[in-house]
Amino acid sequence: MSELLNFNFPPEPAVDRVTLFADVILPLPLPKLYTYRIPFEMNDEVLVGVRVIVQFGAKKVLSCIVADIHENAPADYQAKYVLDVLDDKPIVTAPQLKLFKWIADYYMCTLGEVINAALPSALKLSSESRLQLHPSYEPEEDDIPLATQEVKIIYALQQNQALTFTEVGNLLQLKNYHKYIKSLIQKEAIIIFEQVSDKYSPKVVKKVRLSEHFVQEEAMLEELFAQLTPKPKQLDILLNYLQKVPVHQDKNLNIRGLEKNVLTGNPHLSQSAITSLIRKGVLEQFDQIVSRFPTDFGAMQMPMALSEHQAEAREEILGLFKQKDTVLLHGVTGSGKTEVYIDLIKHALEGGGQVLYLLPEIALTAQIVTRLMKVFGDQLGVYHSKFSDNERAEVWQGILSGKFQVVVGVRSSIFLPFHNLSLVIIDEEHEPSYKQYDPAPRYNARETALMMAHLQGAKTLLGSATPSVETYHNCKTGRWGLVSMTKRFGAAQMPDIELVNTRDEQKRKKMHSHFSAKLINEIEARLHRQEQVILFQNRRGYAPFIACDECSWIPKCKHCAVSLSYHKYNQELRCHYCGYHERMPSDCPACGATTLKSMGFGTEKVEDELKLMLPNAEVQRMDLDTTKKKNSYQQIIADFESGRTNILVGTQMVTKGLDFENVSLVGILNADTIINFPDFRAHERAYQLFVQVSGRAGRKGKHGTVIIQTRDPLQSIFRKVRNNDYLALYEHEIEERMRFNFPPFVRMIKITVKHEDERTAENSAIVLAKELTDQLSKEQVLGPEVPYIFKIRNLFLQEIHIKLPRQSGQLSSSKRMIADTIHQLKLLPDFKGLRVVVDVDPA
Ligand SMILES: Nc1ncnc2c1ncn2[C@@H]1O[C@H](COP(=O)(O)OP(=O)(O)OP(=O)(O)O)[C@@H](O)[C@H]1O
Ligand SMILES: [Zn+2]
Repeated sequence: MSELLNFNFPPEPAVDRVTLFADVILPLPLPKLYTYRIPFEMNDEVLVGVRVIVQFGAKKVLSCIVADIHENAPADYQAKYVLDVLDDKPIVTAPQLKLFKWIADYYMCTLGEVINAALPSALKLSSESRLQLHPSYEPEEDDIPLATQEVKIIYALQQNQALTFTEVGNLLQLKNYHKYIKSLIQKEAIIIFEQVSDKYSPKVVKKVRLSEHFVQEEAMLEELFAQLTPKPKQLDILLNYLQKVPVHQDKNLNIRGLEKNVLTGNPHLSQSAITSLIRKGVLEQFDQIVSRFPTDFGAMQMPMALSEHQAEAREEILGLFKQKDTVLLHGVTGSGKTEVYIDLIKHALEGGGQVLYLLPEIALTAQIVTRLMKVFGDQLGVYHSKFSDNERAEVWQGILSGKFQVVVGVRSSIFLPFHNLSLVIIDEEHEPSYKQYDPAPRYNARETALMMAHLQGAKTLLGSATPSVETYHNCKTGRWGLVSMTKRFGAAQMPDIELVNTRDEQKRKKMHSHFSAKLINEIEARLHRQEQVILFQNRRGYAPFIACDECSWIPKCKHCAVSLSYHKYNQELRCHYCGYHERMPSDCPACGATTLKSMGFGTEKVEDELKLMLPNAEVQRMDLDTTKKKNSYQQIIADFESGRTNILVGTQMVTKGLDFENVSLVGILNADTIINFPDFRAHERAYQLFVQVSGRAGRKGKHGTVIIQTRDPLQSIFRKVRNNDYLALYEHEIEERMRFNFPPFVRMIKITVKHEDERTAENSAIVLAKELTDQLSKEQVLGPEVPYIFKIRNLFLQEIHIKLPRQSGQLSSSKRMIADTIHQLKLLPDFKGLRVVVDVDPA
């Protein structure tokens, strides 16, 4: 037959066969793209944006993204073949590739680093060597004795079938585990194999349904009943199925069937009878791929009707969008910006475009998602780091397939495969958490989202009660539109803000530990009225450090130049920079005294003391330590919303955009550490933080009070906060920035030089600064300087700050020059082992 076909249809003439090459992005920090040859038979399958498998180096097999296809063979090496194609359709879209290139250029990193951050790991392929038991290995009759570590590996392999090298390392908790692997191979107990696997697996449920002929013909079903009558257990199952899936009412219901575990999980039904029915072909088993996300949203709701102010703001925004691509909605806390966003999202969806709604913090998504689900149902995708990899891959695929038209997410959502965006919303646009510090790409999601919108012709709405100076400046100069809402929604008023001088209170012995008498009285009054309280302290843990009362010994991190923080609940001293931890000693290791005292205070101590002072109050804490688990944010927020908790204590997590109706008091326990931060943005940040946390009080009806504890109430910032006078802040700041040449008048780049050896770090930084100064100017290169924390993870640090003019041509040539200079520096033999981190627009 096939010969006949060949005879009738001769192969196409070879002239039509073009040799194509693919440039691919490997998920590695490599400076350039690699070119692979596409085998002819894959010419139609390899598309820009699909994943292909290639060999890289002698042993590695990797999956990578095709960035370009062309006919030019590489000049300096022989291209290897693409081994396989993984996707029928691109999983990275064309506008996404453009954006990724922009990120790599602008933030001075490689495309590989961008792809690595962008793709959920479930979409990245791994080729890792794996171990499995040797097929002929018989553990019972072994005569070669195994070391304890080897027994552990064998045991785990019996449980898991296969392990990667990394898994073995974790299992043994050892770095030099390779020798055990080698020994087991020699003993022929295990073998090694290479496996490329697609890690994303859809969620599948086992289902059963009635075989179709029983449904289509009633007579058949009746006969079945007759047949099963002598077998009551099987009959029971049939009846149970028909009760859950009433096919006599609607035959189509049978197609969806019933989850098998509804039957197998029922203790009154016989398991063996289920199996018999399946074996006899009465029931038929099948698998169904289901979504990992909820499909039941409760009753769908219409968006709330906008107030007059909100409707006005919306009209202004839409009007401005006709002339400008970007608009800032500057609305005071509680003015109802969220409802305006929802209205605009609806509008954008009706026009057929996609929408991205960015939020700075997972805690905030918990509240807003509930609200949006009710309006947008299963069109809404949610994306953040507390999701499992498979869930993230599912959102990614859902956007590609068109299932999700709106996505709410944090920073990393800017990597998602949108191709038809019409609106981007950046809520709380001033938030520093939009900036990624580590690892590369060190991007700012606000700037990146603006670029993404630009590339796809979408409009961007930024929102904040306390806009960043940069954003407001763009509005003032007319580049962006500005819309203001100056009143809270409904009858709610702005809260009263009172200052308590803790220095005076201390002298007058009016402080109970970290609480002024005023703050305690106010808390008690709220509890009495069944109202709620939020307390803010900008440090987690119990105390930032401990000290011996006798000899002044202070425990420090072994790897970093910081003191260890005390965490009381697990009696641990912990480094907040590298994670190093040790047990809290009972006496001073230096002098043996038993007088170790905790100094300063964090959220844990606030919680502890509240519980002692107010034993009847329910106190909960929200900080990094209490929100490690996947649903802990939701739980804490739900408990507070429902009134189960009376007082919520937290770090900056409690300050952002949260909306509770019953909170009438907010306390800021120690304002001073926030104001005295050594940074040109310190004043701006402090204002934002105070106004935002204050903004959680009195949002619905009840009058709100804010108490700020400080040792220096006369500082000018408090006047601005009390008067909610953003303009005063902006004008003061913009003048300073202009005078001292800071953003938005220049672009900053921070270069951190790191080395194990303190002198090498210092010397290399001096050389680098000199080289850069020669190419730029003295005014543009600041430093090197030893940062306040001069050693982290055993590396000594030096910092250089660079100020560049904003014109984009100059900016990119300067960046190239900086990258080159660093590259040259690292090649010098004196500076072996040097690491240099470049952070563009540091936060
Ligand atoms: N049109 C409306 N109808 C009914 N309730 C509304 C309406 N608009 C806003 N609200 C309510 O007013 C409160 C404040 O609104 P929202 O949380 O949107 O404020 P916001 O401007 O985002 O404040 P923040 O800057 O502090 O986050 C919410 O509880 C919200 O449900
Ligand atoms: Zn450390």
